[in-house]
Amino acid sequence: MGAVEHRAYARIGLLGNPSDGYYGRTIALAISNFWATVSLQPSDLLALVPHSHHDLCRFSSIQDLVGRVQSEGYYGGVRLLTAACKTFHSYCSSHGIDLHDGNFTLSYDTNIPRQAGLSGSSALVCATMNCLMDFYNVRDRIPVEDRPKIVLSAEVELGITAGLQDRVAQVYGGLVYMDFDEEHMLRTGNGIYKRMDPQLLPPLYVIYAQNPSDSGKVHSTVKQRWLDGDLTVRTKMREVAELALRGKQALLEGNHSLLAELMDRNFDLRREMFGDDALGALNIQMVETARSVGAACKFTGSGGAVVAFCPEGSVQAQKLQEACSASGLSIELVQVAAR
Ligand SMILES: Nc1ncnc2c1ncn2[C@@H]1O[C@H](COP(=O)(O)OP(=O)(O)O)[C@@H](O)[C@H]1O
Ligand SMILES: O=C(O)[C@H]1O[C@H](OP(=O)(O)O)[C@H](O)[C@@H](O)[C@@H]1O
Ligand SMILES: [Mg+2]
Repeated sequence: MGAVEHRAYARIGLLGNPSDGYYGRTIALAISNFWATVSLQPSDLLALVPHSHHDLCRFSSIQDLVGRVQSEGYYGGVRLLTAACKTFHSYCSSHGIDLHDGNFTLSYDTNIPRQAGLSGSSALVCATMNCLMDFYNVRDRIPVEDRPKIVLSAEVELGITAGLQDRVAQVYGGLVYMDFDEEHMLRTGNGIYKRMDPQLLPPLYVIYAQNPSDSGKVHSTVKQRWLDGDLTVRTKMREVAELALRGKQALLEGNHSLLAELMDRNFDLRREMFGDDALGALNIQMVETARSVGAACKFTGSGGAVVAFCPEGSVQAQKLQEACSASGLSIELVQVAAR
């Protein structure tokens, strides 16, 4: 096997997130607006190459170092590549899949806005897993439905709070409906994944801030409250999951006004559960900017980017673009990544 390269795309949680982490349901899509690339080259030793920018190893000055750590934190992508190798190896060991003795060098690049709720982290793991499946020639021994679980376990290994929906969208591509039914999850470790026709989607916009600096999600206690059986969180999270089920029907029927209503409800429920402090002022401002022109809007992931839909069409979309540029927010028309 020679050199290989794989790309994994950013994903948007369209409806139902974050209930994927709570035996819920979601609809998510992979988008070709942003992607991560991992390259594998056979080599004598096994090496993981730090990225010259993303791995925070080289700086123009001490001030530069401090500024970068303050805005991006201490970690880059190498730890994700390392964890991806480890969890890939452990999946293969526990499934009797032999790996040959060859070594390789992995390097990566990404243009997915960092820690923006667009699944930049799992894109790196997903692309690494694809390289490893080819290098070891074991793709046909790892069922597609198991792959998101391997990607997730790499992040769990690192203590990154994450659910399955990102990895499912990235492994399957396109638009996917996911049911994380508790009984099925406990039995198989997987959800039930159904591809949907991306043509069912109306034009969507992704809006993000260039320098998100909220650490809100770190302080959220929603998971613990849910585990403790807190009635409010349990009831609201169940409703979030229902939104995906209703949204699937709305998409199949072309009922876009209902889609808009469900997206808005999704954000409102997140806000009620997490509270404004945990969501962060900038994230709330992004949603409010979109809503100021009547667009429906919600988080793509846990914060940093939002997805907006203009039910009234192109004039409203134009107003949305203007409102975003007035607020210094970046906006792009969503392009669905083919599977
Ligand atoms: N663009 C990136 N470049 C390098 N590493 C990244 C990038 N985005 C995320 N990471 C790594 O993934 C970790 C978790 O990121 P996360 O908050 O899940 O972001 P996202 O919402 O993009 O998935 C980060 O601490 C960092 O180690
Ligand atoms: O909170 C969410 O909606 C999502 O948060 C994580 O995604 P991220 O892109 O890292 O913000 C998590 O991995 C997803 O499973 C959640 O749905
Ligand atoms: Mg992530």
